[in-house]
Formats: sequence, structure tokens, C-alpha cells
Amino acid sequence: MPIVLGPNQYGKAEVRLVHVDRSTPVHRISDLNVSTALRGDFTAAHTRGDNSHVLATDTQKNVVYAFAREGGVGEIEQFGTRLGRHFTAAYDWITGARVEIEQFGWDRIDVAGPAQDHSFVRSGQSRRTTVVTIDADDVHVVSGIAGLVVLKTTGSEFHGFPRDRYTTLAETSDRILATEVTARWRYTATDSGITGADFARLSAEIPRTLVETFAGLHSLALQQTLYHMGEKVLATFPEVAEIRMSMPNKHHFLVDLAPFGLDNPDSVYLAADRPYGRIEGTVLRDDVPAAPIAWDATPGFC
Ligand SMILES: O=c1[nH]c(=O)c2[nH]c(=O)[nH]c2[nH]1
Repeated sequence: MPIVLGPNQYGKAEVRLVHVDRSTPVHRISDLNVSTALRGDFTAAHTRGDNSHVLATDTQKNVVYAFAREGGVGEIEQFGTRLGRHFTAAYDWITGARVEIEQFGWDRIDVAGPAQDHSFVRSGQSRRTTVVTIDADDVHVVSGIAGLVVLKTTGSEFHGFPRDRYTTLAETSDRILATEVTARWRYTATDSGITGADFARLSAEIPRTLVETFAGLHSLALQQTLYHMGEKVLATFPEVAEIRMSMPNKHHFLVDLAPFGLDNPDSVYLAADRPYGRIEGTVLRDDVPAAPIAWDATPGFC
């Protein structure tokens, strides 16, 4: 029968892990959502129900918790690499692993006394992410940010687009521009060079660069804003090989107040939640080899 098993992977999705480092009176927490997936020779399990190669997803979940206990968590890129390397070293038929981690941030509560050492408030809406892909001896790290909501009240235009019989949108030379940035960037030298301290620094500096570019660029389209945000990241951080972004255009429509005898000089808006434009793109160095496997099973980007 000319039917065969194609690409496949399996693992435990969304293992919620909170690790508390109590090694000093100033406690530190890591709040993670970890998803593991294994790749390799699992044909017999799919075709015959032979589970002799199947490292149970329950076991994968236990490894996540045990590794947090044994080595701590540290930077999510390093934790993901430790987990992925463990799985691929465990059995010779496991040749690849994908470990996806999202991290929820907590800020210390700024209160007098010792309570600040162990009291936290969830920080913002955005989440730090990473996807570590192990493929035999290769390690790829794609880190990112999700839920980064930004808005500017001026400095955004949109005009010059083709008009046909279906076009109703008015041209504008001043509008609100708002989006929720999901960005993922692939690090170049993943196994060599980039330290935990680098990952920590870059995880803060790259989002800062993204939002500063959003703010600073006088935008003629969200597409232009996306490209320049990516270009600035690549120009600033040699550690980054490519960056992919997905940015919904969170439309703000002026409300017609004429029925109430009121004008509306760009002051009262309806924040629509759908439909929304969705602008997606990749900005990359044309002298760095592509690594399509680093993006396998990471949806939402073109
Ligand atoms: O920045 C924009 N890009 C578009 O492609 C688009 N299309 C649209 O209706 N409004 C906008 N705005």
C-alpha cells in the first residue's frame, strides 16, 4: 500500500512549571509553560501500535520538573537546550527534539521591608518565548516576545494604495497606529558564544529596540514599520540571524458624532477587535544560511 508515515513529533504540551530559587533571602521565581516534542523513529508506534520506542509524554513532563529541581532553570534558552539534549541523548532512535518555552514575567512589589524579597506582581502582558530545536548535533535557538502591545496617537499615515470599485477606505495622513507584536528571532551561534547573561540581556534589549523603532519611525504603513523594526534589530545585534514578526493592525476608527451635533477632531475612537489587518514578515541577513528546521512546527509566521 503506497501510504507511509510522514513527518511527526509528539510530546507533552504546556507543562506549567514555577521554580523558586530560595538560595538567598531575596527569592527569584521562574514561571514557565514548557512544551516538549520528540522526533526520530516512531514509525512502529504509528503503524503497529508498538510503543517500544515511545518515551511517554508523562515521562517528558517529569523530566521538566526534575531538571528544574536538579539544575535550576536559569535562562529559558539554556533550560530548553538542557532538556532537548537530554531527550536526544536518552535513546538512539530519538534524533531530534523541539522544546518550546514561554515565560511569564514577575516584578518585585516595591514595598518597604523584607516583603519585597518574596512578593511579586505579574509584569505586563508580554511573554518571553523560546523554541530550541535539536537536530542530531545541531542546536537552533529561536527566541522571541509575544503580546507586546504598542500604540501611537500620531506619526502614522496610510495612503497611495490602489482604488477600485470595492475600495471605500479613506486615505489618511494622520491616524492611530496600534499593534500587538509577536516576534521571533533566530540566534546565529547557538551552541558557542552566547552565554546565559547574553540571553538575559538580549531578551530585554531586543524588545526595547522593537518598541523604540515603532515609536520613532514616522510610518507610512504597518508593513514599513515591521520591516524597519526588524532591520534595526539586525543592525544592532550581530547575534541575530533573522527575525520574523506577526503584527495585527489594531484598527481605531473615528466615531461619527455628527448625529449628536458634535464634531470629532481626532479625539473619540472605536477600538475594533475584529476584523484586523494581519501584517507578517521576515527580515534576514542574506549572507547567513537559512535554517528551516529551526522554524518547523512554529506556526503563525510566513
Ligand atoms: O498599514 C496598513 N497596511 C495595510 O496594508 C492596510 N490596509 C488597510 O486597510 N489599512 C492598512 N494599513
